[in-house]
Amino acid sequence: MEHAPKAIDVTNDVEMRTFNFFTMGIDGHPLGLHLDMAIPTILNNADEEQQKDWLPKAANREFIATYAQTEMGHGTNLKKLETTATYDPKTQEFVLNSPTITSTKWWPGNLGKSSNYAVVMAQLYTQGKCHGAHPFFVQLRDLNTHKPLKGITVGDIGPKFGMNTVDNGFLQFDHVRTPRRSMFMKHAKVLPDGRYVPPVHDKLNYSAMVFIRAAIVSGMAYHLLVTSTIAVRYSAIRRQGEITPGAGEVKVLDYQTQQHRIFPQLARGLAFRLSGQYIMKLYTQTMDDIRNGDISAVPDLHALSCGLKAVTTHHAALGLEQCRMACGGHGYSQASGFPLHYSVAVGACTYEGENMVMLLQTARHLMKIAKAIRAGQSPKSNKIVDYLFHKGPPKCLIDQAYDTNYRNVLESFEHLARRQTLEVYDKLVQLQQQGRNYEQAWNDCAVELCKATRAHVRTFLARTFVEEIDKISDLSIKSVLQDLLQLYLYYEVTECATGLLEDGFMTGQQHKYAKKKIYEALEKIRPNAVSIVDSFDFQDRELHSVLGRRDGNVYENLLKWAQSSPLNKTDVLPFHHKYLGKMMEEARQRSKI
Ligand SMILES: CCCCC/C=C/C(=O)SCCNC(=O)CCNC(=O)[C@H](O)C(C)(C)COP(=O)(O)OP(=O)(O)OC[C@H]1O[C@@H](n2cnc3c(N)ncnc32)[C@H](O)[C@@H]1OP(=O)(O)O
Ligand SMILES: Cc1cc2nc3c(=O)[nH]c(=O)nc-3n(C[C@H](O)[C@H](O)[C@H](O)COP(=O)(O)OP(=O)(O)OC[C@H]3O[C@@H](n4cnc5c(N)ncnc54)[C@H](O)[C@@H]3O)c2cc1C
Repeated sequence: MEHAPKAIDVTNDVEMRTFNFFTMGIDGHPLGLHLDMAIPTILNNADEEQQKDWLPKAANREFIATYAQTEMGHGTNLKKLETTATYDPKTQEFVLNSPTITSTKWWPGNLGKSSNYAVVMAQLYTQGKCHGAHPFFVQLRDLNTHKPLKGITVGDIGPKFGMNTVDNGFLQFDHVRTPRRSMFMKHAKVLPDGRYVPPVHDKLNYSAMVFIRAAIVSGMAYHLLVTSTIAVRYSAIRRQGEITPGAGEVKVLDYQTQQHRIFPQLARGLAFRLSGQYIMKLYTQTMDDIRNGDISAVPDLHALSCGLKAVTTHHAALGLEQCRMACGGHGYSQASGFPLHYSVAVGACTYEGENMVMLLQTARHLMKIAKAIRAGQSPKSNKIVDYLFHKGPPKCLIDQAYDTNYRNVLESFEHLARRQTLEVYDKLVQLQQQGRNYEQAWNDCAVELCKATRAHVRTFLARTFVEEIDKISDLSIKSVLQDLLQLYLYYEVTECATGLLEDGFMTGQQHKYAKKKIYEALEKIRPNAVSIVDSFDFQDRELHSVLGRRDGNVYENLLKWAQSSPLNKTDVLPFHHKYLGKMMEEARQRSKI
């Protein structure tokens, strides 16, 4: 056919991702880890010669690879991974071994059944010394028979909370030999004689994790926007109760409580989307810098990606649940789509670094800044953290329109982040002065440290939202988005009100003002809500939801959906008379006696 669509270009990453997404759904598929982690690892950790060999084959799907780092006993604490890769200079091979049960690789996506290669993180031993966890590119299965190679035990870890279309797996090595050049050698190297050449930055091996943490931010935006689309559309169909007696039942979207439940999720989804774009650009820029020998942005990228990952996944999980509850009983049905979206989204609170651990990583960075501030140092022209060095207004000004672009609200978030950061830093110092060692003092401050990170991330998300909306030139679009921005900012003020009120920065009156601005924004958003979610242009096959159908024909399709349930194939279940029928029959007989 002359105008037939051209075939998918399997070497085009974006095309492949879109194709996989639409054809295989959102809960994962056999190529997920290959595309999301194995290829990024090859791109960022393989040297030129290795890339030449592996990358075209990977892009062309001549093999499927995964990222095997986590073990049964250790996921967070990478220093304690137990899998070993011991260099043997005689044969110029590494010997991979899993010395204990707890060293069994556990969780890697697509490891169980699909992958025939894996990026394996293992403790590197050479010349009798351990150099820490390093990545190796290891063949696991025969390319023809797909059987596990000698010395390799591999399988699926069983059903999970969700994402059961992904074969998360386990893996053990029994002294498996792999060539020296299967070690990723862009950064660290082992020379043929066994000498170890260290990397310029010892966390460059972790770049695939940084990539996914950055990507998760937009992923969470997607989940929130999808589920708020379902909730908004359904709430515009569902009628229940009256607001004006006798005027007929209203759409539940007209209830202020309903708007207050759903619209903030919509606003957060947009905020995450904009920050997701920012962090991805920062990631790409930093990887380019590393290629050119400049590693200076690595700590900033790490700190921001950890904090954003933790905050956005947590809020997405809470937001999805709000959307589900906002749809009442039908929200609990699989027909709503919520169980699928929820079970996929909440996995991200755990994978790529458990959220508390990620908040604490960002806090590490904040504590260094606090130390510099207390030492009287100047900021370093770093857009993300410089505000911490500056003194803002002594009192909250959110109720005073002294500036456009919400400078007064942003200053409130900045104040809280600055205060929280410096207070917890001072406590850390004080505890150490009282005799606690650093690690003990850190643990004693851990909850407050996490609060500092959240306040800092809130500031970043809000500032990015304000700046991006400001750039929009189409005034009608800008005006609608400004309503969502207003809601977002004042909702966040009320979310962190305890912190703002605690030191007397914000007054009770100003808190009331923030609430008033929220209710005002809800009212402005209500008439546009359905158009806003329609403008995202999600396809029905993405939503997986009878409630969120674009055509709004919810009730007819809910009935059809239920009728198509396997339980409804027959009017009477084939085993009815054997069990329940028999029980009732016997009971009736007994009562006759
Ligand atoms: C689409 C769905 C796909 C889902 C796929 C899921 C895949 C996975 O889940 S893969 C496995 C992911 N695993 C993790 O995320 C593990 C979490 N743990 C870690 O990342 C690290 O162990 C750590 C960050 C918690 C701590 O690292 P550690 O090596 O123990 O080092 P220190 O705490 O002593 O920190 C040393 C130093 O290094 C900095 N740093 C740590 N990570 C990075 C990094 N990725 N990039 C840059 N810098 C990093 C850390 O900040 C410290 O800096 P200083 O404060 O200057 O010492
Ligand atoms: C759906 C899914 C997919 C995954 N895919 C992959 C994959 O493809 N490849 C791969 O290698 N791994 C994968 N993982 C594993 C995942 O990366 C780890 O489970 C995750 O990093 C958390 O580590 P953990 O399981 O060791 O949790 P733990 O560290 O055991 O967490 C348990 C609790 O301890 C707390 N805790 C631990 N350390 C600290 C600390 N230092 N300070 C304060 N609190 C702490 C945590 O906050 C948490 O509350 C996946 C996991 C899931 C759920």
